[in-house]
Amino acid sequence: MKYEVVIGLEVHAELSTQSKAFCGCSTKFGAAPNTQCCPVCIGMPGVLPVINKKALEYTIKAGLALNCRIARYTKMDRKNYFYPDLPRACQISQYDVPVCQNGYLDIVVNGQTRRIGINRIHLEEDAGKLLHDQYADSTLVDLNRSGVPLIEIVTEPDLRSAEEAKVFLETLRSILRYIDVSDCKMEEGSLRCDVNISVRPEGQKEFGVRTEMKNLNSFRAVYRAIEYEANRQISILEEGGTVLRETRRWDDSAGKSFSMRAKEHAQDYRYFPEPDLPPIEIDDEWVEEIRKQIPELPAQKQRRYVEEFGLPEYDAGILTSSRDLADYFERCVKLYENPKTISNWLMGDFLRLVNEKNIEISDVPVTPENLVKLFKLIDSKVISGPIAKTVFEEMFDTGKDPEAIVEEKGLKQITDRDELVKVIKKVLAENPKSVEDYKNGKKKALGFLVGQTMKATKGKANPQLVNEILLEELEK
Ligand SMILES: Nc1ncnc2c1ncn2[C@@H]1O[C@H](COP(=O)(O)OP(=O)(O)OP(=O)(O)O)[C@@H](O)[C@H]1O
Ligand SMILES: [Mg+2]
Ligand SMILES: [Mg+2]
Repeated sequence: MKYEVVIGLEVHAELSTQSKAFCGCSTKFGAAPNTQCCPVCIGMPGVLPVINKKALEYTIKAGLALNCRIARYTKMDRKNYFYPDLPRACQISQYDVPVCQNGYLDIVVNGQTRRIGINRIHLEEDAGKLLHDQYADSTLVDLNRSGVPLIEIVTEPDLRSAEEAKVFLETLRSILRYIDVSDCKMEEGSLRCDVNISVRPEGQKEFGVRTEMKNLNSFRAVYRAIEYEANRQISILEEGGTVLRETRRWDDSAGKSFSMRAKEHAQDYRYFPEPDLPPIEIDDEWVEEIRKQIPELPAQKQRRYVEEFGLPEYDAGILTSSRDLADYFERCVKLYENPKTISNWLMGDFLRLVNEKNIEISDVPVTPENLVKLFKLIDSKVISGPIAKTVFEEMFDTGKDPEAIVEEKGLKQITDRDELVKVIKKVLAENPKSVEDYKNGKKKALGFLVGQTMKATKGKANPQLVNEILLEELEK
């Protein structure tokens, strides 16, 4: 029998506000443990939280970017549970009236557009962090993260494969970064994902029983967890068994999921309206103001790049995957008439070095002005293509002007015929075997001789001219 996999995601994104959701403490990542907390965010009795307007604004912004309906009346609720990283024993969250509802996100998988429903987006606070590794016999708690604003984005069960889930997360991350509400750094925990998954025989209308895996923190883990869990459920059904509704833990190093707790023992969160915070009214004017701040989003931008610059869909997709990269491209395109050349460099050496050196695009020291200068040096044949790559590497390290690098290192292309003839004569004299091979019809020997000439000139010879002169000399 064939089975269909059904997936729904709950994505938690930490908002990039300066201060926490209900107090003025800093949200900066990486500070010494417990140095960014106050009585409010560590849940002392008698304190009064005050909502961070920016956090609410970012939640609305995310909702608008994901085509949601924005509530005009909303409130915060208490979600009660006990865990050592939550000193107040309750989390301020939202229950029945989330800020955003009924949205969608279009994703493109294998060339096909799929519309994934967004059930809701609500605002809540993060918990602290438990550190288990320092001592064998005790666990430490760091409350710097406690009270950092989070949005939870809940999808409809519309995803149908690990691949779709991965593309959904990539597309979502790109949008959240474009609108600047979260840095979405999975390695710092600012984007985390719960995966709900069920399977059903193909053609069946009713959903199967779902399991949930919480807090996956890489796209790779999400992908592998879905593949594993789908297969596990299918095997159970094939053997005539039933899938249990349960929360499972994904162990990425083992590549397996393990049962944590059955849903029958699930927590009763005893939600009730947060008595310390008044209900919130959101007026049209504010929503419209926020809507105006939303920039052109990646999918629109990609379409525009294809139409306006004649770029292939693939190039446009990569260039618009991050707003910084797209901005960089657009600054170059204003200075240089050939968009495809720019795109090739950005997708090639530029992104290669960004990845190798593991830096942000905003920290790349090469200015668009200097990159375009490099193109012009190639166009005017001052330097050859291979030399341009070396020059670019140095620009990437030092931020220097390419003209200065070419000057300093004497990298100008040799286009002087007499000079090249001299070099080539020497190369031919040193490689009599290849010359003979060529004359005996082994045309491949020419390539070797071109290579030797380039080597002798340290890559600076003009390749066309080298070919031309070599042929002349060999015909003599
Ligand atoms: N049959 C199903 N198969 C796969 N996913 C499902 C199925 N039914 C619902 N889901 C998904 O499960 C998720 C439910 O998330 P939601 O936050 O509403 O509740 P929860 O998981 O029960 O509670 P909690 O927030 O405490 O984890 C949604 O992403 C939804 O799309
Ligand atoms: Mg949830
Ligand atoms: Mg859940």
